[in-house]
Amino acid sequence: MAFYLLIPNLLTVAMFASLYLSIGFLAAAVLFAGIAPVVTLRLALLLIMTNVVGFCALLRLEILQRKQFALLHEERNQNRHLLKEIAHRKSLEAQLRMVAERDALTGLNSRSHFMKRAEALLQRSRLEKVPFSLFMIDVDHFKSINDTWGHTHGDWVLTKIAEVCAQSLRPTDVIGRFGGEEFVVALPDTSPKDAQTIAERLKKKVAELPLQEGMNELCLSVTIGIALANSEEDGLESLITRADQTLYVGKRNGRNRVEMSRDSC
Ligand SMILES: Nc1nc2c(ncn2[C@@H]2O[C@H](COP(=O)(O)OP(=O)(O)OP(=O)(O)O)[C@@H](O)[C@H]2O)c(=O)[nH]1
Repeated sequence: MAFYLLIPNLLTVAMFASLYLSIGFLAAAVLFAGIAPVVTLRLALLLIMTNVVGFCALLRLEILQRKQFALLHEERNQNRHLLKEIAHRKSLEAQLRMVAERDALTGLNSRSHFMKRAEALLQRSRLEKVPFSLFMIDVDHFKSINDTWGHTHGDWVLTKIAEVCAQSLRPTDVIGRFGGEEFVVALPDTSPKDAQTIAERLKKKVAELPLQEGMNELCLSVTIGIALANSEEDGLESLITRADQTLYVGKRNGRNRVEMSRDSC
């Protein structure tokens, strides 16, 4: 019986060892102790019984261990599967966020994401009582760029202008593609004078952009309308409207210009 307990994982080994010892013990008892046949029979029955009990107990233990191992194996597989599923969902979430927050062509903030970020910046500027400027930037004669060189070149121009904006503005400024060939920039902690300087620099950089082959005749330019948040009631929407109106003043005044909203001066 002790073998079944001492060698719990090797049923056949334990069984043979126990049987060998029981038979040896019985033979030794008969040969050297000269016990009576009835006692021998009783001893044999006792040994058989202990062997059967030990064998059954160990068999059951082994079956339980196998089941436990199978369950553990299944659990590990499920965990692995779950981890894969979590990683997949995370990547899907990131992709969805990317689609919702980024403009597919330029990689800038989408209009809705820009509004969210700019609103937060505007609130913060108000709390900190610092000036807040907003640019509306529109590519001049963009329709004729598309018509002359095709939409692929038009798209390329938009991408390059987005790059210029991202490179020449501060990391704290938020740039978005407002739609079509129109961009919007929120500039926290920027006075009207600084805004004018930054916009002029941006306009100049766009004009200096190296163009694709065959586009040499193109004079690429943008018109920029600037509005400054000047009162507690001035929300982001009305600020955008003012910047947009100012932009169209610039368009009427001949394009390729920076125009400052009159109530921002
Ligand atoms: N290639 C390309 N063109 C676009 C995209 N979105 C809008 N457009 C085009 O941009 C052009 C905008 O034209 P308009 O609104 O007339 O403006 P414009 O020709 O730039 O004229 P002004 O703004 O007055 O200087 C339209 O022809 C649109 O089809 C885009 O993602 N890619």
